[in-house]
This record gives sequence, structure tokens and C-alpha cells, in this order.
Amino acid sequence: MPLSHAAANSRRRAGFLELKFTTRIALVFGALGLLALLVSMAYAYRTAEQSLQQEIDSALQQRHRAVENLIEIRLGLLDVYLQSAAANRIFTSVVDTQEEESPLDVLVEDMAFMFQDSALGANLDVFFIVDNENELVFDAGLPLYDIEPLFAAMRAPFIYSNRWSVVSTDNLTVLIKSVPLFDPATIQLRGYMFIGLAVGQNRAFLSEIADRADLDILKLGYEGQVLLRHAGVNFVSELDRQPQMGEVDISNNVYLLREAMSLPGGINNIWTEVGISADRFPSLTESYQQTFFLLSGGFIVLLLIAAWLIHLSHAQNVGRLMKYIQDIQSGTRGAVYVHGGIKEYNQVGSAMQEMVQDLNVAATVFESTEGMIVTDQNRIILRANEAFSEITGYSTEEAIGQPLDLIKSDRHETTFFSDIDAALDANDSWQGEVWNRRKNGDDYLQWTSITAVRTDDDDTVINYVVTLIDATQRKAAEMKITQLAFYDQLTGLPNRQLLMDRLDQAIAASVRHRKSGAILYIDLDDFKTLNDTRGHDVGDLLLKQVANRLLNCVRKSDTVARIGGDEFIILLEDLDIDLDIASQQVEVLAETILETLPAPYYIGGIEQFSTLSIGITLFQGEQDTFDELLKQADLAMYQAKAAGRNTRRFFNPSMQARVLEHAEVANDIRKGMHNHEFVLYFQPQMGQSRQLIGAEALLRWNHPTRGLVAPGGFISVAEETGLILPLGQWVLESACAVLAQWAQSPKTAELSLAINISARQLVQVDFVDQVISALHHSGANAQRLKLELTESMLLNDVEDTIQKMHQLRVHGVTFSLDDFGTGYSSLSYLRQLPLDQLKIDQSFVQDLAEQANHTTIAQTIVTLAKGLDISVIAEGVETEAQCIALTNYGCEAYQGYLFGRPMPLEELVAMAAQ
Ligand SMILES: Nc1nc2c(ncn2[C@@H]2O[C@@H]3COP(=O)(O)O[C@H]4[C@@H](O)[C@H](n5cnc6c(=O)[nH]c(N)nc65)O[C@@H]4COP(=O)(O)O[C@H]3[C@H]2O)c(=O)[nH]1
Repeated sequence: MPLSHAAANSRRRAGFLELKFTTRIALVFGALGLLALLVSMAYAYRTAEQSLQQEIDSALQQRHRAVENLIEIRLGLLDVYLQSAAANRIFTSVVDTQEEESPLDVLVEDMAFMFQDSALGANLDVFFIVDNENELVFDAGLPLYDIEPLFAAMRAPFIYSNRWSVVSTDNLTVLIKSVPLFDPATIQLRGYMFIGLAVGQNRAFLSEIADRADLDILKLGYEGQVLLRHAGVNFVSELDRQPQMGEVDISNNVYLLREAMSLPGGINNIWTEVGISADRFPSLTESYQQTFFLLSGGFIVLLLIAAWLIHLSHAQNVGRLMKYIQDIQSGTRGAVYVHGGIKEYNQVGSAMQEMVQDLNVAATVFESTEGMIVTDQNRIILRANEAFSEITGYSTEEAIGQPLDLIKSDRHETTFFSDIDAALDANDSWQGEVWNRRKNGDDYLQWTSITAVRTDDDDTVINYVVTLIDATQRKAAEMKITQLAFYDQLTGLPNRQLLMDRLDQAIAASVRHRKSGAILYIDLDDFKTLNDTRGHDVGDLLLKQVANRLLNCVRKSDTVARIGGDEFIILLEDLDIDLDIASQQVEVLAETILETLPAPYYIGGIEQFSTLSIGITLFQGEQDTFDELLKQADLAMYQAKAAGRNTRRFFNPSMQARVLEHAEVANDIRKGMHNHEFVLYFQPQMGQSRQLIGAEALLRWNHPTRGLVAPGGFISVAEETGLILPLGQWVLESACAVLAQWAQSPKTAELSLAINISARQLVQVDFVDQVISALHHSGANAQRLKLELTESMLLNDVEDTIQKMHQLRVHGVTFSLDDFGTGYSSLSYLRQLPLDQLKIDQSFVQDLAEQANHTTIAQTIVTLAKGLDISVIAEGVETEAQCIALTNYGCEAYQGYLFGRPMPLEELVAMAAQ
């Protein structure tokens, strides 16, 4: 991908400053090394200078002390000589002899002899004896030294000192010491013996000391005067120098130190000047070099080690970073930066990882199903994604570097593009449909969104991001949204929202075209029961099949919508302007629906039956709103339900009143139950020889204002409100009580009593318990109790019904199938049902003589019952002819006005007594 200008500039600027890290380290450490070298040079020079000075000082001091020691040793030796000579017996005797006035020559000879024979003689500079009158009696010193001036200097008064002291004359400077000589017998002082070292004249001694102290120059001085000098042949010229006392003179290639000596006897005015040739010390350069090399070498080695260690750890960490970067470049998913021991690198690695994650997200977004292009400010393509290639046919390699006009078609005016530019300038974005051109030359419509990307600082455009959505895809997405918003997801039919829209249009169209329209409100009968008993999945499948059947009944231009659970609406348009004719047109459709829809449904291999009720309302023009029309159709539908279901009703204004009445009735029923207004009537049932065999208990409502109300006036309301449950329970218990009462009398003991059971009662899980408990409490004979079920109630959950019937039959309870022939009875389940009786519906009985068709049905039912080995009873028998016909078919029991209307209990009992 081409670099952005900013990145290129930044790289250019970095240019010559960009160095490898190792080179940088080498340079930095090189500079540091150089600095260290200079510092260590200066330091080394200074240190070398100081240490050389110290070395010289210490050597000179040492030599000075050596000279001092050597003189002390010589003085100590002389002291020993003096003491030993003074203690010498011979010498003493000589003194004694002298006392006895022995000749002096004898003494001298003796002394001379003694000194000649001993090493003492060779070391004596000055040795003499004086008598107690200070007259020199013996001089055994070196003949070199004339002691007369010395002796003279010592008189006035004569110095006798047993400590070393200095006596200096013009020709002789001597360190001298004396001991008194006593007569051992009388202990009288006889004289003094003196011994001395001619420090100012004994050149041999000075040379010896200089040699032994390893000196090139040695001077001895007394107070301000130089006594003796000694210098090696090369240093004679240095003798004239006069260094300060106590200081080292370091010029002229000789180092000199003049220092006072500290000799025994407290002598401190004798001094030495010691000198050592500079050649005997390492030169300053030599010692400087040594220090310098040690220092700078060590420092540079340390620097090199440090540089190497830094290089190593840097190389390791850079290696980690490089590996991470290479992983990313090679497209390794989930590449992870491994943290090392350097915090800064870890920070860089972590920051990169976060950045890569962000970029991955961005890349994922970029590689979306929408075509995307990024251009520079001149609209040159910098990046394009796969979707772009798929849409346009240009590969990304072909597109990159090309102007955006690559995909431009000729379909737009130039003003179209200038408008886009203006929008981008003003809002930074533009959206709309654009005709673009594929690589193969085809033009295609595309939903295009362009966004300008500006710099943060000077707000100039640096990129354009162009998103291309294939308009067809967008249309599909829109359609999906529409589908979700306006269509029922289960059946795919329009939902309430879309219906509303279509109805508005239909109303408007009816005005425009002077036509009528109609709404059919369709509600499945007993759908709730199906849902409760077979589950929602089955319910959903039924609804889908119902939707398909409804669609098959209508024209393409009509709308079938689902607006609720089991509620469908059909919107018909283009009906005749004459409402009567329009009603006929709708009636035709309603008939078709009522004929088609109740046919069995097959769900999961099981037959399912479902009827429906239809409420119809017609409209013309805009006098009615959607809600009102829907309400009207709804009311009509309720009327259809009230009319026995599986039928249709048209809306008329009286319907509204009927609905209100419906609510009132429900309230009334509650009150009626509370006030014991319900009673049972009994309609006789006759055997083949027309004897009373039993009765059917039928509910009546002794209404305080409406008088005696038949079930038709309240049963449907009780069913819909659930009030049928307590009402049915009451009927069951009352019937059982009647049976128990009948059992008391032989006239009635054999009579059976049939009661109607509602579907709602039957589906109760404890229905069997309720019946058994009613029998138990009343003490009624179960065999006399007959439960009348209708066909439709059996259909919902046949298995459950059969099970309950079996459980009750075990106790003797019998079952009769009411209204037989009106529903969609199937032989397959009829065989499974543990029935005792089929009841031929009164509609077949009433028309018995007139319609051949019905004759066949009644006859078929009797034959069927015989085939199933169950009894048959016909209801609604009003005429003798009907009864005879039924008898001829083989029917063995009858119920109808011919034998008696439903009557109070007492009347039936009276009838039985006859
Ligand atoms: N035209 C004519 N009609 C005759 C004749 N013989 C009997 N009927 C009428 O036919 C209906 C027979 O009852 P159903 O089929 O069980 O039909 C019953 C039954 O389905 C329901 N019903 C009545 N009592 C109860 C009850 O206690 N519980 C339940 N769940 N439903 C009941 O109300 C329906 C109507 O009952 P009713 O009005 O009493 O109407 C009764 C009866 O009066 C005749 O010869 N000609």
C-alpha cells in the first residue's frame, strides 16, 4: 500500500538520523569511552605525579633516616669503646701508676698498644685523656686531626659531658663525649677520658654513609655551615644547590632533601642534605602511562561489557518484537507478543498488540460484504476489499493506484458529481444511488456512501472512504425488513399493520372506483382447546394449513391477513356498488370457505378437525375507519359463533346490542348460580315398546325477569366464560342425587338419566374423579348414569377421551354420542370409543319423511350402531310417522315431544308411576 505523505515525510526526516540500535550503542559508548579516556588521562597524570612525588619524598626521608641511623650507630659504637676503655683494668692501672707518678710514655705506649691491637683504633677520630687538672695526658686520636684548637675551645670552662655534644672549631667539628676516671682504691677523680667523631672532617666516614644509604649526594652541615660534602662523579655540579630545610628540591635532575638530624644527647643543629638522581625513579611519563592504561583500559573494558550486555538484551527483545511483527505480517491469527525483561519493549509490544487488535477489527469491518475503497485526497485508490472485486470485477491489484473514475459510468450528468463534491465539502459525507461500471462494461446501480477523512490539525482531506452496497442486496435487506415489519412470521401472510395499510388503500379505491369492499373476520372454533391439548407446535401447523386454504379460496387481488392467534382477516375489493349484490358476492366466498376449511387436516400423521366462524362487514367509501370495520366484523363473527359455529354472520347494528347482552348474560349466570335459579328439566326417553326407560336432564334457568330460559339463551355464554364448569358440576351432582332418589322407588329404580357434558368439562384432568366422587357422595348407581358427549369434543384429544371413558366405564357409567351425524365422524375413531349409544340428531329425525338424503343418514346411523354393537336413540321425535320410520330402520329408543317435552322432576316421576 502506498505510504501516506505524512509517513513519507517522517521517514525522510528520520533519514540520516536513522541508525541501527547497535550502531547507536557503539557510537554512544565510543563517545563515552573517549570522554572516559580524557578524564582518565587527566586523572592518571595527576595521580602519577602525586605518587611519584610521594615515592621521591619517601625515598629521601628514608635515606635521611638511614644517614641518621648510621651516625647513631657510629656514636653508639664509640660510646661502647669509651665505656669499655674506662672500665679497662689495664687502663685503670695505668691511671694508678700515674698516681704513683709513673712515666707518661709508659701510659701512651700502653694506650697506643691497646688501640693498635683493637678495631677501636681504626675507628677513632678523637680520643684523649686529661688529668684532674685538665692537662692532656693522652691523645690517641687520628694523627690527622690536630686537637689542640679543640682542646683549647673546651677549656674555659672545660666541658665535661657524659652526653654527646658538638664542639666546633675552625679546623674541627666533633661530636664528643667524656667519662670521669676515678681511682678505684680511693675513689678520687683522677681525670677524664674523651672520645669524639669528627663529623666535619671524616670524609671516609661520610663516603661510607653515602654508600650505605645509597645516596648520590650527601652533605653534612652544622648550623648554617656545610661541613662535609659527598657526591658521585655525575653530581658534583649539584653540590652548590641550597634547598630549603625540610623541603624537597626536585629540579636539575636530582632530588634533594635537607633535614635536621635528631642525634643522641639532644643534638639537633647538625643537618644532612640527601640527594638521589632523578634517573633512579620511574619517569612521570612511565608512571602516568601505567596508571592511564590501568584506568582507561579497565574503564573501556567495562564499557564494552556493558555495551555488549545492552546489545544482547536489546537483541533478545527486538527479536521478540520482530517475531511478533513477522507473525502478524504472515497473517498468523492470534499472534501474541511474548513479554521480556525490558519494560519499554513490553510497553511497545503491548501497545502494538492493542493496535493490531484494533486493526484486526478494522480489517474485519473493511472485509465486510459491502464493497469498500479508500482513496487519497486526489481520489486515487489506495485500498479496496474483496467485496469490491466481486462487485466490479477489478482485482484489488488492478484497482490500487487507479483513479476512482475507474468504475464511473456515463449515466450521470457532471452536475451530479459536483453535487456530491459540494455535499462532501459541507458535511464530509454523501449517500445515494450511483450508476457504476463493471470491468466488463456493464453498468449497475449501487448504493454508495462516501465519507471524507480529515486531518486533526489543519482539517484538510486526506482520504475518502467509499462504501458500495449492491442495490439488489440492499433491496433484499429492505424486503427482509419489510417482511419482518409487515408480515406474519408464522404464515407469511400480511400482518395487522399491512392490513391496515391495504384497507386504507381499499377504502380510498372504493371511493375512486365507486365500488364496495368487505372484511371477513375469521376465527377458528375451539382453537384454544386444540392448542391446550395438542400443544402449540400442532396449533402452529394447523394455522399454516388454514392460511394456505384461505389463500386458495380468494383471488390474487384479495388480501388474507393474520391479525392474532387464530384470527384471520380477508379483505375483498372491487365488489359491486349495490350492497345486496356485494353481499351475495361475499356470501359465495364465505360458503366456499365454510365448505373447504373444515375438511380434515393431517398434522403429524394425525387427523385434525377444525371449523371456523366468519363475521362479515361491508364498506363503501370513507365513512368507516379500520378499527370500526374490524370491530363490526368481530361482532359479526361472535354472532356466528353464538349461532352454533362453523357458520357466518353479516354485521348489522343489532349485533352491537347483542354483544352487550352477551356480557350481561355472563354476569347474570353468576348471580343465577348463586341464587339457585338453575333447575333441571327431564325429557323422557322411551323404549321400542314405548315404555319409559329413562330421561335426559336438560338445564333450565328460572330467571327472575326473563322467566324460564332454555339452554340456547345461556349455554354458549357459559361455555365461552368458563361458567359451564361450575354449572356442569352442579348438573352432575343434581342428576346423581335424582338417580339416588329414583333408586328408592321400584317405579323409577330402573330408569337411566342422561346428562350433557361440555368439552371444557371433559378436558379437565380430574373429570373422572369428579364423576366418581359425585356418584359416591350421592350413592347413585353408576350404571344408571349416561354421559352425553358431542362429536366435536371428542376430536381434540381422542386418546385422552378414550382413557377417561374407559376409567368411568369400569365403574358402570355409560356414554352416548349426541348429535350424531352432524359432524365429521370418522369410523376409525368411532370404533375405538367405548360408546354405549349413538344419538341420531333431531335434524335427521325431523325431516325424516321429506328428504331422502336424511332418510339414508338415519338409516346408516342405525346400521352403523348395529355394526358396532351399540344401541341407538333418536332425538327430536315429534310425530308418529317419524317414530314408525325409525322403528322400521331398527331404532330401539326415542326421545321427543311425541313422548313428552322436558318437564320438572315431579312430572316425570308421575309419568313413571303411570
Ligand atoms: N324441536 C324439538 N326439540 C326437541 C324435541 N325433543 C327434545 N327437544 C330439544 O332438543 C334438545 C336436546 O338436547 P341436546 O341435543 O342435548 O341439546 C341441548 C344441550 O346441548 C344443551 N344443554 C341442555 N342442558 C345442558 C346441560 O345441563 N349441560 C350442557 N352442557 N348442555 C346442556 O342445550 C341444548 C338445548 O337444550 P334444550 O333447549 O333443552 O333442547 C333440548 C330439547 O328440549 C322435539 O321433539 N322437537
